[in-house]
This record gives sequence, structure tokens and C-alpha cells, in this order.
Amino acid sequence: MTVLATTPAPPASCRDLPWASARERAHAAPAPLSARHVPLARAAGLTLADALRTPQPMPGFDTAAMDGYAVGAGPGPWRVRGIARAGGAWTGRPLDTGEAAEISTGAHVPVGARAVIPLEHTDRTGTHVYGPTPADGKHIRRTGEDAPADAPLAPAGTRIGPALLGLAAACGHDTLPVRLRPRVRVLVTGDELIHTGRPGPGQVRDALGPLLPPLIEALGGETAGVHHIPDRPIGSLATAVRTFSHDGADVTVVTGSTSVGVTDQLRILLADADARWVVDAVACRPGPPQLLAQLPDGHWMVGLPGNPFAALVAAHTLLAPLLAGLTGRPLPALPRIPLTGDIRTAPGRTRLIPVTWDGLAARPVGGHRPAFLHGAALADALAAVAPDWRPGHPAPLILLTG
Ligand SMILES: Nc1nc2c(c(=O)[nH]1)N[C@H]1C(S)=C(S)[C@@H](COP(=O)(O)OP(=O)(O)OC[C@H]3O[C@@H](n4cnc5c(N)ncnc54)[C@H](O)[C@@H]3O)O[C@H]1N2
Ligand code: MOO
Repeated sequence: MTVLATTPAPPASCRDLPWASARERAHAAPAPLSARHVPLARAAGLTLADALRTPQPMPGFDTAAMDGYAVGAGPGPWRVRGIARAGGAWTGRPLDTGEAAEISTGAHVPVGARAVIPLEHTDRTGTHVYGPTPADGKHIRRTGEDAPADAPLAPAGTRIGPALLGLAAACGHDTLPVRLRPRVRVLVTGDELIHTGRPGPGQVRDALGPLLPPLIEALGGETAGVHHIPDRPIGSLATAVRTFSHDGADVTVVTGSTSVGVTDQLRILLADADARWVVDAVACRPGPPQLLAQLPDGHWMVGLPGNPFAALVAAHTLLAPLLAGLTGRPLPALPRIPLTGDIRTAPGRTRLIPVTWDGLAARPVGGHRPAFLHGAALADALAAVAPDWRPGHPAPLILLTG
């Protein structure tokens, strides 16, 4: 007996989708999580919910780009009238023809200055400074030269990395509008699994409990707990999902329950819960039985196959785009890189293969049977090898940054 014989089949339009379409569907399925403001110190790794704009021009004042002398019109020598140091506005009267001010890099350039002459190009004698006649504006960063006030500097959906944090601070922001990391609960199923020590006969050491939290983090999510759920009695998975339903998670990842065996409870749960199917199986290898569905209360359910490399492939196929969609990020475009090596393509399916990439070409690592993580552990990327790929032709790469 198989369980599917007793449960309603998901719609055919969700079934056995081409790999690229499955990614697109998983990304398009969710509405982005609601936005909130967080201090800059808590924004790293989150996603901008609105465009980042600068409230004032950048730079905000005419700024010296060199230590030296700000000089007024006319040829030198110039009479040195004062000192402009970084940190204060120039409050003196404008520089006249033949006048100069000693100036530091970053200081407010006095009104009337035509340029800054670097210190090493000048000679100072008492109250006068000598130097070559500079081109107008030389070594002055003019107000608004980088960006005018209200310029959009980064669109909504941008990942907040170190440079964006620095840019936001430079604009004068203390907080940013963000979408938080979606919270992902992990339910690892499998009565054969042990969680410490070496497996004995019939036992398998759980590889996904350790693999998934850092992967979820790298994909922009936050792990809201890893729980081990028994296969029996049937219904344990549904009980667990109900029990944890108030822990605030947005997504539940279930591993090792995607197939049609009598102990694979995920499809029963989804059918009983009247879930909305988005993806039911993907035309890829490994990992075809992966799935994505939404419970009536809006909660997302992702099914990853139990075989660990298949689960990794499925997480990059469905979970990564889902998390991008939930945070309002675009679906990452995949670089297409020439792929060499002896790779068997799969008719009608995309093969996902761990590869190294030296900057020019990608090559298979090996060690990528569905249960074996050796190749993935050493790889720079997963190559998505289409059925019509030929050696040396480009293939899309998913870079393994986590
Ligand atoms: N009649 C069919 N049987 C299977 C099909 C099918 O289409 N028809 N598909 C096969 C494929 S492909 C896969 S993949 C698996 C997926 O099955 P499940 O997701 O239900 O996973 P399990 O059967 O529980 O486990 C598969 C395999 O992986 C080991 N496993 C499970 N969890 C872990 C873990 N956390 N860490 C390490 N290893 C794990 C488990 O012991 C099994 O060896 O279904 C096929 N069958
Ligand atoms: O997804 Mo399965 O065999 O391809 O592990």
C-alpha cells in the first residue's frame, strides 16, 4: 500500500516541474514579510524594505580632498589668511583673489577657494604660500557631486551588507526599513536516525540537523529550532506541526518525508490540512520528490528528501527562492560558466553537480550520489546541467557561499 493511493493528488500543474520553473515558482509564491525599522547595528544581513535615499547632498559641503592650501583666484603666491580643519564649518569671510587658507583633508573648503594645492607641491615663507596655479576645482569634492539630495541609492530588496551599512550611515540614517530574516523551523524525520556517535547496523547518522541551520542562515533565514520527529505513529508529524504552530516561524522544513512510503507523513498532512500546492516534485537529479505548499494559515511547508545531497539540492531549488521571495529580494540570477568534464546528462531532467570554479571554467568534483555530501563539501558551486548541455558549454552555477 502506498499513502498516495489514499490521499488527493496535488494538481498536475504543480507536478514534476522543470528545475528553472520550480525556482521561479518558489520565488513568486510568497508575499514579502512586513517591514519594520531596525538600528544600523542590527541590520547586517537583512533586506531593505524601501529604497535607501540620501536626505542631503553627498558630500554635504565642499570638501578638501588633500591636505594643503585652499587658494583663491589669481596666480601665487597667496597670503595665508587662516586655517580650515576637518570638523567645523568655515565661518570666515570668503577668500579673495591672492588669499589662501591652510586646509586638512575632509575640511570645509572656504567660499571663494578655486582649488586645493597639496602640501607637497607648495612652499611656505612666513605668511605666504607658493605653488603652481591649479585647475579650477582641483582636489575639491563639490557639494552633491556624488549624489544630490533625495537620490535613491539602493532599491528595496537589496541585501544589507557592510558597504550598504556604511553608505546608510554616511547618508545620516540611524535606522533602516528592513524585512527580517524569515524564521525557519526544521523537522527532521526518520526512525533510523541517530544524532551522536557512529551509526550501527540499520542506523544512519543525521546529516541534515547539522547541515540546515547554517545553510538557512546563508540563504537569509533564521533557524527557529531543529526537532527530531519519529516516523511512527503516523500522525506524529502533524502533531508536531500543530504543537509548534505558535513559535512564530514562517516556514517549516520537513526532511525525509517527501516520498510515498507508508511512513512518509508529509503528503498526508498537507492533504488533510487542505494545503495549497506550489511545487510537487521537480524534474531534477538528485532530489525529485521535493515539494512546496502553503497551509491555510499562510505558513510555508518545504519538503526536502532524506538523502543529504538531494536535500541540499532541494534546499537550493525551493527553500532559497522562497526565502528570497519572503524578504522581497529578487531571484538571484545564476552566472553561466563554461563547464568541462565527463558528465552524463539526464533526459528530461536537470542534473545538479558539485563543481569547482577557478574563475574561468567549472569542473565536477565527484562524490555526488544522492546520499553522499563529499563533492558538495569541497565544491565552490552546484552546476545545473540541462539535458542538452555539451562539454565545454556554459551551465548556470549556484555559488555555495554558506
Ligand atoms: N516508491 C518510490 N520510492 C522512492 C522514490 C519514488 O519516487 N518512489 N523516490 C526516491 C528518492 S529519489 C528519494 S530522495 C527518497 C526520498 O524519500 P524521503 O524524503 O521520504 O526520505 P527517506 O525515505 O526517509 O530517506 C531517504 C534516505 O535518506 C536517509 N536519510 C533520511 N534522513 C536523513 C538525515 N537527516 N540524515 C542522513 N540521512 C538521512 C534515509 O535513511 C534513507 O536512506 O525516496 C526514494 N524512494
Ligand atoms: O532525491 Mo533522491 O535519490 O534523488 O535522493
